[in-house]
Formats: sequence, C-alpha cells, structure tokens
Amino acid sequence: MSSVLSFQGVSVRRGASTILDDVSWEVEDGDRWVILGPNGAGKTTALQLASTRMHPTAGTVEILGERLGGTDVFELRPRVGLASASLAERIAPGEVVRDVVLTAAYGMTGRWREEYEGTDTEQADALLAAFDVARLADRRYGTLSEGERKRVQIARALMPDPELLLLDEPAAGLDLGGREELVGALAELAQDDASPVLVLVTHHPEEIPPGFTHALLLREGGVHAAGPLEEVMTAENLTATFGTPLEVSHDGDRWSARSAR
Ligand SMILES: Nc1ncnc2c1ncn2[C@@H]1O[C@H](COP(=O)(O)OP(=O)(O)OP(=O)(O)O)[C@@H](O)[C@H]1O
Repeated sequence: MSSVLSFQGVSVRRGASTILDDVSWEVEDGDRWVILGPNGAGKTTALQLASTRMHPTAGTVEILGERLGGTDVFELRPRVGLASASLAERIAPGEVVRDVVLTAAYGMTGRWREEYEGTDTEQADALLAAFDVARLADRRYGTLSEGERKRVQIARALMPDPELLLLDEPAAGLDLGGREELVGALAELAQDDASPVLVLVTHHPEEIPPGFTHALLLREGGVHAAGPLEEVMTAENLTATFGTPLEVSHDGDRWSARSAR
C-alpha cells in the first residue's frame, strides 16, 4: 500500500488562532475516509491542505508522494479532485451543465473558445450519466436544484481523472430523498476499485456512504481518533468529538447517531 496523503505534525495558525494543532494522518491507496467533527473543528482546513490550496504553518503534508512546499502545486492540483461549496460558488449560473463538467478537464470554470476533444465530451457525458444527471446536460447550471448541482459538482471534480477525490459536505442542504440518492451514488463510487481514493467531510454519520473504510474524528483542531470505521465510530469517541452524549448505531452498512440523554 502506498501513501496517498500524509500529514505529519501539521499545524495551521492564523494570528492568535490555532486552526489545526499537530495533526498526523495517513491515507493509503484504496482507502475511503470520512472526516467527522463539529463546526469549527478544522475539517475544511484539512481539505484545503490536502487539495494544495493551503500550506501548513508547521509540519509536513505529502500528497501523492509530493511534499507541499517542495513541488509545483499547479502540476499536483489536477491529480486531486475537490468538490466544495466555495468552488461551487465560482460556477456561473448561465454555464451549460455539460460545460461545467467539461471545463474541469483544463482546470477552468467558464467556457471561452477552447476546443475540446470528442473524448472529453464523451467523458463529461458519462460522468453526468453516472450521477444520474445526464438529462440535464444542456440546461443552465443556475436552473438546477441543490441536489442536482451537488451531483454536477462531483462529476466536475472527477473529470480530470484524479487520483484523490475530496468532497466537502456533499450532502449539505439536500432533502432526505436527495441525501439518500447522493449517498447511494457515492456508495457506488466507493465500491468501484477503479475510483480514486476518497475523503469526504461531513457532520453526520448518516451521510457515510456504504463502502467507506476509515474515519478521522477532529475536535478543536486536533485528532480525537483515526482508523477503521468499526474501531473509531464508537459512542465514546463521537460523544467526546461532538461534546454531547451520543448513542451510535451501525445497521447493515449505514451509521447513525442520536442523543443519549
Ligand atoms: N483565516 C482565518 N483566520 C482565523 N480563523 C480562521 C481562519 N480560517 C478559519 N478559521 C477558523 O478555524 C476554525 C476551523 O475552520 P474550518 O472551516 O476548517 O472548520 P470546519 O470543521 O470545516 O467547520 P464547519 O463544520 O463549520 O464547516 C474555525 O473556528 C474558523 O473560524
């Protein structure tokens, strides 16, 4: 197994705030990780580092064998897919859905006068089909529902064929049906050996797709626990991570948590 992502003693400080504090974390080839933690725990910051968009204040981050700070991030970036709310905000509402996915082949948002290969268009259409939004390919992005947009964002992140895919709260803002459909689509992705290594940030155990293998629990910028899901997803660990008494259930291939009060 080779290391896909390695944090060694990573801290991120901004002014007087310590956002991540001495975080060490290893992601291996074939892993599917979920990062869980309360608001402000540092989850998005961890993804910012993993996607080369931020450098640590202290410690080392290695991504796909390349050390941040010692490599050209513009060469590394296409190898790492990212779907996040802040990237999604850059997509113009008037952009045609197929182009939203297609332009990711060149690390761009917004189509200008580029010529795309027929194979790129075929790949964009195949990704839209894989996330069950092929029928929307000719629609304007701004006319899609939140659930449809989330699927298009993930298809876009997969377009450059990344070796590592980072998903920041992909189910945020979805209704129950939309969440379940997305969890199903992500389960298929997780269970496909050809998929990239996956790291998904969420607040809710219910959003862990079947096929995910590991969990990183973050609290106040530090690692509370990290390892295989079955070992980490205990009531004790989640209670300490979220700072409230919780019961945890594991029913078949799904997880859930509720107050133990
Ligand atoms: N530039 C900055 N300067 C100071 N504090 C910052 C800065 N960026 C982030 N923070 C703080 O760092 C903490 C962690 O932020 P981060 O977005 O990584 O948390 P998160 O776990 O993703 O939270 P959420 O679940 O609410 O999205 C937060 O308290 C945030 O206010």
